[in-house]
Amino acid sequence: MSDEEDEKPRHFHEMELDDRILKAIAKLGWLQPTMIQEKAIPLLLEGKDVLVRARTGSGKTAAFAIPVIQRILCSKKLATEQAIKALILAPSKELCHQICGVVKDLTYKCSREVRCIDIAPQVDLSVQKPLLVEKPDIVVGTPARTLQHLKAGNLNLKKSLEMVVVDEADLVFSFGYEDEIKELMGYMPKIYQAILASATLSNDVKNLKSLILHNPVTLKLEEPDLAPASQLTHYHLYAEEMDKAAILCSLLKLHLIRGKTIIFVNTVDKCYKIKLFLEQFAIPTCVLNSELPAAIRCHSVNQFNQGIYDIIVASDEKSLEDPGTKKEEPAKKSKRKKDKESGVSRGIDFQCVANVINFDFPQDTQAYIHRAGRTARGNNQGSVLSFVSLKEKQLLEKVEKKIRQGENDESVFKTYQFKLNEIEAFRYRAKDAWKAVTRIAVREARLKEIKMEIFNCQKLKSYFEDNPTDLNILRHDKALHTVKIQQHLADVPEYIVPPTLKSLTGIARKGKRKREHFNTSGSSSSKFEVKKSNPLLSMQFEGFKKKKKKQNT
Ligand SMILES: Nc1ncnc2c1ncn2[C@@H]1O[C@H](COP(=O)(O)OP(=O)(O)OP(=O)(O)O)[C@@H](O)[C@H]1O
Repeated sequence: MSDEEDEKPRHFHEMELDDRILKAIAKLGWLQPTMIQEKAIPLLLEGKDVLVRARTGSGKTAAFAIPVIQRILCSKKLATEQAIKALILAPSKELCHQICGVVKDLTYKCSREVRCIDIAPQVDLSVQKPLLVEKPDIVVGTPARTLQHLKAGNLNLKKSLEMVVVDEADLVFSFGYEDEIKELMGYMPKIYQAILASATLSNDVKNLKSLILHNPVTLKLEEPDLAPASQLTHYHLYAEEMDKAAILCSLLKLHLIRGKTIIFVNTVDKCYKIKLFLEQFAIPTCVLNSELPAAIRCHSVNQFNQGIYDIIVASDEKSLEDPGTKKEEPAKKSKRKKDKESGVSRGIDFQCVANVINFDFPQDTQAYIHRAGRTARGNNQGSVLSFVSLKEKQLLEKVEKKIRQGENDESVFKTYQFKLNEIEAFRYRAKDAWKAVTRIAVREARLKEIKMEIFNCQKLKSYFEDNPTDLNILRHDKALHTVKIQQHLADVPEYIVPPTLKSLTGIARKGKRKREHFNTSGSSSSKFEVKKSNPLLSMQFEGFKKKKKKQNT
């Protein structure tokens, strides 16, 4: 084979995959494997133990799911009785739910032959027991939950299990699962194929590797942690708390930010502070944090992925996310009940996210990478805008050093040009609205939301039972109303729009909707130049068109 041929990306149909898998891949619209899939799938089909290390959003889930499904389909030809063949472990409930979803997508043409269940939801063990008795081909769960079923005798892996996958392996120990994993090993058969998937090769991953893998191949792609600059743009803007709020609200009200957006903050309280702040400007958002019931978190992410919401405010509190934080020594003692098996920024596949906004700058470089990794996934474009206070300057430099790609010394972070003095009226309004969100209002909102979502959760359960195909009845972006809504804040009168943006936002044109002005087609060249010079206006957003379509239908 010539070098040129060697470099050509392989296609899925050249991997000797079952036709039913190929049809499912075609339905997903995946034209060719991602780099990690191209390398990992053939090795895994050969039956090797593999440690898969590739950047976040690079398609690791399908890299292990495709060979698992292929192997099950092959063994079905010979097998005489139904058995559990694969166990997929992941550190959070959301991830388990997501992995199960990917397996279901990939087996839509052979859903009778390959059955997969997710045992992560915290229902009574006896509820899941009948599902396990049927011996699904693939079981997905967190280590703790899987161990509970093994101990209860609901699950027996010794005889039939052929494959074990640990996804987000770098998180497994930091989520406090070290003991469970060690104990789980006692329930495994002597011989099985093992796969570890991880975005980093931390010491925890190395320890897991020696525990679980036998003579493994380490597949470590020499690539940066995040998508390249051609796909993912990083902006930063120096601002202090009050100005951050004013800028955020003007960006959203002036439609300078379009498409699906995740606003990241560092605490659960801040999630609600931002929600209540934006609520006053009639900007609906839904929140995502470790206090909400797991079913609701999964449902919110699903609905966001379907384009039902535009904005999620998510907190990735350090106590849960920091790989350095052990179970015994949480970063901050909190009386509030948090779900250990929750992960907001890690591994969750928020689809078609156009923007990540770091309202609070992440607390370390890993958190930045995981947040930024929620956009520009697969082959999509994305942007990250980080608000940075002066005291966070050093942290920004650290992140910059870590993610600087390649040889050139060019800064990764572009400065987002924003003239604060042009949004003086927004600042004035934002100041009032921010002050209105008192600690009491936040506390009430937090309680109200949790109560509402627990109620939703019960509704959701019976609803799912009756309508398994339709998930869209519950919205999670309703106003909480613990702050008095001032109607005038919802409107954007022409006089508060910066003169340079009037023609672009269309707010000057009475009675006309503004968004049409962002349509790239048919705009004059001068408009195009202005737009191009404004970094946020030059972003590409895919989610917006979809949403508009949905609203029109
Ligand atoms: N071959 C492909 N072509 C196009 N898109 C793909 C392909 N494979 C996966 N994707 C899409 O890429 C996105 C990211 O995939 P996935 O969640 O598996 O990444 P990951 O590497 O596991 O990321 P993380 O480390 O954050 O969990 C998903 O939306 C998935 O649908």
